[in-house]
Amino acid sequence: MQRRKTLTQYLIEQQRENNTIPADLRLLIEVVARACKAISYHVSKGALGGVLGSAGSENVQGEVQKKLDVISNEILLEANEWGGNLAAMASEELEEIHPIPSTYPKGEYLLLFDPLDGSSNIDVNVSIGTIFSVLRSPDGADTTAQSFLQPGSKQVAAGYAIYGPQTVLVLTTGNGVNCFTLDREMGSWVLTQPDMRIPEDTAEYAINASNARHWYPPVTRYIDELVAGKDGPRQKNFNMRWIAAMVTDVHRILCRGGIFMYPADKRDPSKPGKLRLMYEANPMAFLVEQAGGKATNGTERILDIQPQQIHERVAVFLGSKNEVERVTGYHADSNAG
Ligand SMILES: O=P(O)(O)OC[C@H]1O[C@](O)(COP(=O)(O)O)[C@@H](O)[C@@H]1O
Ligand SMILES: [Mg+2]
Ligand SMILES: [Mg+2]
Repeated sequence: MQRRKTLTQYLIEQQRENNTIPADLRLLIEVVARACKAISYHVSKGALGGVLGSAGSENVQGEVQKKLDVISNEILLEANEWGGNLAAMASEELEEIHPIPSTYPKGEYLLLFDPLDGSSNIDVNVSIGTIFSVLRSPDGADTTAQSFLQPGSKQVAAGYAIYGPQTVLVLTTGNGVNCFTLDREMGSWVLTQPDMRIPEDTAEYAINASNARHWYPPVTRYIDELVAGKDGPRQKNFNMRWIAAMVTDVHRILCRGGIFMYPADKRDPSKPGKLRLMYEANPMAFLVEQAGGKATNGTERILDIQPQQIHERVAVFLGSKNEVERVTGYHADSNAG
């Protein structure tokens, strides 16, 4: 019988044979993966575990927290507090950063996460996930919020877990993208899709079209052309998918290509789009680029953006290279005109 590689084996191989990750980063990833396993357990219990519905509180973004947002956040904080490899954490669900308490061993990495992405899907049993990003602290273990404000190109690891028909963990440490499926009986993550690649061309796009009246002209131009299909300038039909959980929309793109968009729009210029740069867009952009795709905010590469705040928002266009280049080019055309 052919044995498949587990996450642990894969990481040890990366550390020892390929020398691409240090031991402390390997251990950090293992702790995050263990926390995702625990979240998966709670998600799978649903109504039986009493985990559905609202927590009756709001997060820093003014969004109503679901019970699973809070549970997932606590699991990640607790698991990683004593992992020994971190200086501090930042989360969608926490206004301030969370330094590792002085009573615990500290490391020099920073962990950022969206503990539960796609919260509106929780109560209707549609796939949701956890997104994470790892940076090195420029200030060692003496970390402040400022230490986190590094462009996404500085990430040393990023990934996500999806709690869907299967629970999967998708990971990059800057050496390609690999997908591991949780074997519940064995309790291990098993490598099931090595070296994921995004095709350069696609006929599938994802955008929340209910916002169409608020879009800026380059987005309207691009989407109008896709919708016109064979009868329009693209002379090709496109299909649309929207899961309302970035994590799952991006997973589909890593599996079979496509373009995902959450543009800035005319409603509130202080909010460029809905998605958060540091724990949604950056990790996804790192994964997408590692799989041969592209990720921009319409004008520049997402991974080059210098963050000003941990919770800042950003417009997102990511996925199949040729489509992302086209819609980014439409932004350049409209700026030039
Ligand atoms: O369909 P909508 O409401 O426009 O927004 C969907 C987007 O909002 C998000 O769910 C935001 O994530 P959270 O659930 O972590 O707040 C994205 O994952 C998704 O792409
Ligand atoms: Mg999210
Ligand atoms: Mg969330």
